[in-house]
Amino acid sequence: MQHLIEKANTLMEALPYIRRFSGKTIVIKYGGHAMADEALKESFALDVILLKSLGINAVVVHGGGPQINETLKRYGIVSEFVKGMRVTDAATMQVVEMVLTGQVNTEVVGYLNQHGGRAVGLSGKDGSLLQCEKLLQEVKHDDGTVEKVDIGFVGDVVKVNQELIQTLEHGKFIPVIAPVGVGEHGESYNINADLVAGRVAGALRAEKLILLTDVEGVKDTDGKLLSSIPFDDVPRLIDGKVITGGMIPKVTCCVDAITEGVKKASIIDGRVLHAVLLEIFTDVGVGTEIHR
Ligand SMILES: Nc1ncnc2c1ncn2[C@@H]1O[C@H](COP(=O)(O)OP(=O)(O)O)[C@@H](O)[C@H]1O
Ligand SMILES: CC(=O)N[C@@H](CCC(=O)OP(=O)(O)O)C(=O)O
Repeated sequence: MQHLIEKANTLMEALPYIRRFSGKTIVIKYGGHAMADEALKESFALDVILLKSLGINAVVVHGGGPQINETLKRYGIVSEFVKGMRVTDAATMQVVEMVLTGQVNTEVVGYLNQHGGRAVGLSGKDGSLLQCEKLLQEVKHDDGTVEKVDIGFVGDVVKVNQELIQTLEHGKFIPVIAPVGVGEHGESYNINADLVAGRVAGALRAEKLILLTDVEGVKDTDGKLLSSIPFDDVPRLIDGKVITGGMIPKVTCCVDAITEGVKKASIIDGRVLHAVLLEIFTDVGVGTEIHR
């Protein structure tokens, strides 16, 4: 009997969170590293379906960096990153679009639907969902000067067609978005998936933005987890090289999303089963929260 009471207590712990988030939007960025095995993919799909069943509007933005790397390697294309963004020439862009929209997106949609969800896959080109302009990556040199570097077909989102997402939400569908955008002349752009998640969350004024990654959260130089970071500390942590590489777009997009009105942004460990449920429905929370 005791274990049944404990189960009931666990459900009761979720009640205030269900009340708080029901009818609201939560944007979840599902990073390529969090798709490591079948159990993780299944647990992610079930978490999202549970949210949807509770009346929470879950919007999924997926990555696929490791999957792109694997295919580029097969084609013998070498790629490099500038502050967490892939330098994308025309040949790389073809592979990026093929892997993100043709492989990863259909796989994520497949998992969700197979487990009883009503997922719809979209790239940023569908319904002009993610309208882009070329992103020039800012690199700060040791002498303090800032250079804007051209890294090819890499986009920044200038407009999100939120009407399309809201139409799907009203139809009880789960939008699953691949981070490929469209430029003014119909050209494709590779967009960092964290950036897309932040912009989508901002446009929808989401209640929460969750980024799933392959570490416990943001760590300081001693490797200690920083469970909460005030958003105006972020530039100092980047300039001081505490936050580097792929973590830079994550914290930056959290800051941008919060500035646009998103209530809370968290970076959590996507290698943990049911990471999304633990973050949303328990008192402890996991990972790093970026806040005002
Ligand atoms: N301060 C930091 N705390 C945690 N991870 C960091 C930090 N700075 C850089 N990183 C790196 O960022 C990586 C996460 O970014 P990335 O590999 O792009 O993940 P994802 O594929 O989930 O988007 C971590 O695996 C880690 O190597
Ligand atoms: C411009 C840029 O860097 N785009 C990313 C898009 C995929 C992505 O962001 O995937 P993860 O979230 O799994 O890292 C890339 O080419 O890898």
